[in-house]
Amino acid sequence: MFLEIDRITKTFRLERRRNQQELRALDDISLDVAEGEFVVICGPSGCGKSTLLRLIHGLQQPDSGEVRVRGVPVREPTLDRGMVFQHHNLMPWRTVARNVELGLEALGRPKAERTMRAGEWLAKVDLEQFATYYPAQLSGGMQQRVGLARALAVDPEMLLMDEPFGALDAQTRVVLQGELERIWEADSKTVVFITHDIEEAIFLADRVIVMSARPGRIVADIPVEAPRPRGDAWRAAPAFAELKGRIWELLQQTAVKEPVT
Ligand SMILES: Nc1ncnc2c1ncn2[C@@H]1O[C@H](COP(=O)(O)OP(=O)(O)OP(=O)(O)O)[C@@H](O)[C@H]1O
Repeated sequence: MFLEIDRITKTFRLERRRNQQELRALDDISLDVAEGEFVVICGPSGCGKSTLLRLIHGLQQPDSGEVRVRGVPVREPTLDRGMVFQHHNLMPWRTVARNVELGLEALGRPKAERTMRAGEWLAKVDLEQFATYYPAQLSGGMQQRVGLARALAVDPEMLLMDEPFGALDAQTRVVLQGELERIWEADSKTVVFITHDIEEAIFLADRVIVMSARPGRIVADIPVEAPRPRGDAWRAAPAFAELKGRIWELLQQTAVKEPVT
């Protein structure tokens, strides 16, 4: 199996004056992801989705269990697992092209190759004309596309996306979902994508993983078998609405009812 998440748990210890509080974020999570698969994780706020993604990336380690890529335990972040966040983290003082070159620089690639690869990726995300702009001169959607190009320019084998379109308006979101599907199809990366948006999950995923409220557990693993490219016809299909209802129901059942004070 390409990516194996094998019975991981993660507890955070919070020091509060003299007493120590423990907060279990993830509880016994196991998940296998095949090479080239597009897996979307959905779950209530605070259920540990970002924590899970950080464990896959290697930014944090689980308390027990293991994350493996091609059978090798993940111990630290590498550029082979590209991260795209809700807030793009572009460097404001670098041009768009030089932001895309960042990972290639870290890999020590020569300038000519960096320029060529950045140009190719900016073309793939439709931003070639903005290569010499600075991030602040772009819209939110364009900035996210630069973030995507930057992650993909190093040719990672996996893309880890933490609500990458969460801060965008609905229309831009839909456009970028279509673009991501197109890029993913052409490049066949393995993607683990986090979202709160059920429609986004059903549009993009080969499988939707539904998590329970904290401590996060996997409560459903739902295949989405619609043919690709999906487009508006899939969004309007009865099967889409049916899946949406099913996932909504699962999320309602797993959500914690906050105590009224
Ligand atoms: N470094 C940390 N130290 C302490 N607690 C943490 C830390 N990181 C996350 N947590 C806690 O772990 C739980 C899960 O957080 P996480 O960010 O993974 O959830 P999430 O599902 O991604 O949430 P959201 O959808 O709101 O972004 C939360 O209760 C959070 O407060």
